[in-house]
Amino acid sequence: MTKQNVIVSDKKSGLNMSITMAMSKSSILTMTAQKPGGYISFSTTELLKNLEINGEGRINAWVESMRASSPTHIKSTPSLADHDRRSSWTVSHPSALDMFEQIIDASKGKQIVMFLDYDGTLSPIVDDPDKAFMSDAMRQTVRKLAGCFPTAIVSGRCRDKVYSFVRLAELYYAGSHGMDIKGPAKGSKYKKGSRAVLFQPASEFLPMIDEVYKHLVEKTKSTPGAKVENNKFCVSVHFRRVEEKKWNELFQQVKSVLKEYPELRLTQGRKVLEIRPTIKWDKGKALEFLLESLGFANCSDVFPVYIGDDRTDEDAFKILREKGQGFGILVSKFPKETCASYSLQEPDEVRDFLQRLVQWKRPSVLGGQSKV
Ligand SMILES: O=P(O)(O)OC[C@H]1O[C@H](O[C@H]2O[C@H](CO)[C@@H](O)[C@H](O)[C@H]2O)[C@H](O)[C@@H](O)[C@@H]1O
Repeated sequence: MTKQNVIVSDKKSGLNMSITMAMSKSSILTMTAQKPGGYISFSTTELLKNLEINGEGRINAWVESMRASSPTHIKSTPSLADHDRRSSWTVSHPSALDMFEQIIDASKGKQIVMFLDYDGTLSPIVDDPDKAFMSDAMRQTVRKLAGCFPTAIVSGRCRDKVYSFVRLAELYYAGSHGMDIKGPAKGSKYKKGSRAVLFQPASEFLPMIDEVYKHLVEKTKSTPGAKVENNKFCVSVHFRRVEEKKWNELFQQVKSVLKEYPELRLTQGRKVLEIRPTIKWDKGKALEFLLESLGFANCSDVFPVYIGDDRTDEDAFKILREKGQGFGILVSKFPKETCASYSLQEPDEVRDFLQRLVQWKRPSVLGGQSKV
């Protein structure tokens, strides 16, 4: 049995949907959609009913998934089963802080390369996406980290926007879910050769994304709280501030716009619907591209560490797992199905972990000892 992210095309509505499916050799067995406590599953019959037969069901599957990822659905008093799941998850995905020594041991003799997601990893999740500021303390830590290891920010946001939050010129940035990659303006001390890195595999979609952004703004303005964000090569429709009873309406609005754009697909993040080109490019591909740009293609002496909190980060975790190189760290307070090896609960813990890496590499930088 394997888990696969697949794009399901719904001919009736013209929508392309990205769904995680558990597959046997011959057939699709279950479809899963993420929720804070893990994944909700749909059987094959339900899946087909939802996707091909019942128009109402198709929408319900999406809205159900939107609902399941809502913190209002987190139980205030966890059951014994929740507790057991949490314990077994922490065994399979231990804290990267607790496992620090083992992690460092595994990296011995290899070049560590750091990949950091932004929202929910370097900055806490907040209601207003324009106010997702990173703390000065986190900025300082990331600056020191970049002095020790090649470091890249990999975000769903537009590259300029994420740069305006991070404001560190020495980093690599991969915006728009990896579809807009740029190296440090002054070149990098880690990179062999002096050619600047700039890669935009979805540039032909720019006019279409602009157009769909305008349509979405117009279409969703009747839904209070909805916010459409232009991320250059992709668009986000936020529903964090939309009343739950309006989610169905919002989804219908988005769907009605997207049916005119079969070249775009719809995925879901943390209280956000994401619209992006159907090209085979994601954060995992961006990670591979960056490793290659840094001169680490097909190298066994590189140790990539990717830290992220979102479903879109799974593409990068999966690449690392498949390559058997480095590892992924999922930032989450709740058990989730993930290809990451370790976990951290929140951005504060991410900072602690990054600080420990700096301290290990350059004991003098943080005034500590070189002990692991
Ligand atoms: O890849 P990331 O850097 O994690 O970006 C993913 C999306 O992050 C932002 O939205 C999320 O954070 C917001 C601020 O905390 C929050 O309000 C929203 O509910 C989250 O989904 C960003 O605004 C999106 O454009 C990114 O795609």
